[in-house]
Amino acid sequence: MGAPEPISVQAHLADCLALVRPLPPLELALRDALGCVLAEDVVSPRPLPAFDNSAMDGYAVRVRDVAEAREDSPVGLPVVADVAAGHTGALRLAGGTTVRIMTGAPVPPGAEAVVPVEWTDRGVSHVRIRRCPEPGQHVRRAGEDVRAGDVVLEAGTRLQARHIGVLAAVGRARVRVRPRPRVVVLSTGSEIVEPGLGLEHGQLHDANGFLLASAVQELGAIAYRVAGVPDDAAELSAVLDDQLVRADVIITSGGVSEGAYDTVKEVLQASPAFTGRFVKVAMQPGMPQGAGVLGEDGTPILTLPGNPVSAFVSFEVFVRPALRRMLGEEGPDPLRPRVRAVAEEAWTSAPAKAQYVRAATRLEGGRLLVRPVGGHGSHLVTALARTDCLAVVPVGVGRVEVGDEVDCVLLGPAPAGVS
Ligand SMILES: Nc1nc2c(c(=O)[nH]1)N[C@H]1C(S)=C(S)[C@@H](COP(=O)(O)OP(=O)(O)OC[C@H]3O[C@@H](n4cnc5c(N)ncnc54)[C@H](O)[C@@H]3O)O[C@H]1N2
Ligand code: MOO
Repeated sequence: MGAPEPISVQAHLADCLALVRPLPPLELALRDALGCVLAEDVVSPRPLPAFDNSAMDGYAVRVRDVAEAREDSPVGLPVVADVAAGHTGALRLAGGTTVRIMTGAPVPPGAEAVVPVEWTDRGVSHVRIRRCPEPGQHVRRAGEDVRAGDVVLEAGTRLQARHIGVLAAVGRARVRVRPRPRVVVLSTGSEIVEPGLGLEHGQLHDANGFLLASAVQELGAIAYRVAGVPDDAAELSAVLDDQLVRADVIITSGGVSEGAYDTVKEVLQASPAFTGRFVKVAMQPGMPQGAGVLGEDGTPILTLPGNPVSAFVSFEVFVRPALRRMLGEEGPDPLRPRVRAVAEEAWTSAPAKAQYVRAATRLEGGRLLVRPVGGHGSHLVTALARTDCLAVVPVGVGRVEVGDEVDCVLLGPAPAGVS
């Protein structure tokens, strides 16, 4: 029997997505909800502003009382009260008088406008006013921002600082959101050593664990990184067992190809607690992949290849969409805009595979150009630092020529002028 045919990227992505579902919502205190996806439509219980208030430090007046005020012939009025922001007492403006009022203070009934202090002699018990305001001038009306019962934030919104500000403004202390998935990131391989420690010949530092845990965090999920687990079946089984208690999902890297010590594949395939499959995906890099569920609760586990570039691309293509689903985020990924760019160098691709090329874009004469960075090998990790997109060459294309348009997944915000 020959090796099974590679499956398509779309087929493996569908497998990964089928393993996960949005986490059940819970109520979180506002500050803890930053980065989470809202699971309710948020309605303002009251109008905002809640009361008519002054937009300026000045004097609240009836317009007719200052209608004759001019630069060269000011109108004088007695100042009968001071109203600061936070004033809660009842006060009514009597005709022929004024009250000194501060920005944000309630405008007393009877007042029609606010005269800014700059138009006056700044009097305390008596003020001379040199200009007449329009009716309503410098008064911020109750409800002009939002009315009671209006929806201010819709379910599905990923909460950023500005959304948290709006929630606080409408008086919410807690909010219903999808919790952040807890993601265990586990690096495997007897050669893997913690950064900061010295290396023997044949060893290397755990790039994947740090890369993947950081990618998880950047996405708004919680990462628990487990340092290099050696290629020992009993030890890996024990670690997986231990980690299940704190994982909504497990991501491993390494040990999934054809080697004698590809322990992740070996352990999971032999485990009665695992249901899933190991496949070759028609992509480069990132070909060997596995996905399934593990343990009593059916915890999703996605097993990524060990080469760091393969692990990174696998995260972008498979893990990222799965975590977004768990977070409750649907639709196109706002953090990964897709653009078309013009190849400024030619390169080759295996026509049987989708190729995800580390690449860099630049704008020239209003056109977005793209060129590969680093070499082909998926062990060439440092070029990731010079990469701002993944250029995607679809199955069936064997060569990208200079001037060809290529689909690019941007790894950061789109450059100005590009959409
Ligand atoms: N006979 C075959 N050999 C290989 C195949 C194949 O189909 N047949 N596939 C190749 C491809 S493609 C890939 S990708 C790799 C994937 O291998 P594994 O997932 O089993 O990964 P390892 O063998 O454990 O490691 C591969 C490579 O990556 C380094 N590595 C692993 N973990 C880390 C880490 N946490 N940080 C940094 N670097 C890491 C590891 O030292 C190896 O150099 O298999 C090919 N072989
Ligand atoms: O698929 Mo491997 O990921 O080519 O390096």
